Amino acid sequence: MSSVRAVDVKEHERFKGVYWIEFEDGSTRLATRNLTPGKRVYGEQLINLGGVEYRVWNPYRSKLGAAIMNKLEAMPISEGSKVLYLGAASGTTVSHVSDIVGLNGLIYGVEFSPRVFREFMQNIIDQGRLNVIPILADARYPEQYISLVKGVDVAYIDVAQPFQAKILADNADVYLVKGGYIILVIKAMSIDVTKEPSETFKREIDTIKERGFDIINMVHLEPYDVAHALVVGKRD
Ligand SMILES: C[S@@+](CC[C@H](N)C(=O)[O-])C[C@H]1O[C@@H](n2cnc3c(N)ncnc32)[C@H](O)[C@@H]1O
Repeated sequence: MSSVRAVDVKEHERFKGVYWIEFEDGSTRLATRNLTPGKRVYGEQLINLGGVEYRVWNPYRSKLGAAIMNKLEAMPISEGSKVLYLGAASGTTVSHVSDIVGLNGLIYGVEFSPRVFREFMQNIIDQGRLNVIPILADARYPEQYISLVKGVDVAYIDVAQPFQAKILADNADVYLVKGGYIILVIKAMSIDVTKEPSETFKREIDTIKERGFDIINMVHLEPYDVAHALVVGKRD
């Protein structure tokens, strides 16, 4: 944890609800405004400036954070967004998305490992994050949560499994509103260790295009995550 004093905060040039904290040594860090002041999620630094508490967003722990650090141009999650998040794990990235969408937004966080889900659920309860609905289910079978999830503006996937693009498109077919966005995290090594990352990225992107999405933006996540990319798509 840094002992250098935070001196200023500025909203991100493109993304509402995402901030740059400036420190007295001239360094800057990404952050979101803490929806549940006083509560940490993954040991991140809490910063108070002007009577507001921010949580530093660690790009080594969150691929969406890494993508923003790597100059992502389009980030369709903002205040009030409804998000279907597949592969919630214990809720690290979900917590920053929860800060961004605020209490007018909602996140359906799907996780299929019962052990990890328990941790996710406990974190959400301990922090009192009222805009997150944890769902224990397998994202490969979107109909498993049809009674819980309503139309969403953004479908996000980070399950680090083969056929992620297909799983995401299958969920989008059921839950994404017309004109909605997808965010696909591609972990090349998890999908096929025998192929070069670029080949895997191309295959996953081709799947997304075949399913009717336009690619809006793609960024690689080095140095925060090796052989990872994050893709934003849209379907009208
Ligand atoms: C790389 S981690 C996600 C990290 C998380 N997105 C973050 O940034 O905080 C992948 C997670 O997806 C979960 N997962 C894998 N396959 C899944 C599936 N078919 N349905 C739901 N969750 C799945 C794993 O149990 C694991 O917790």
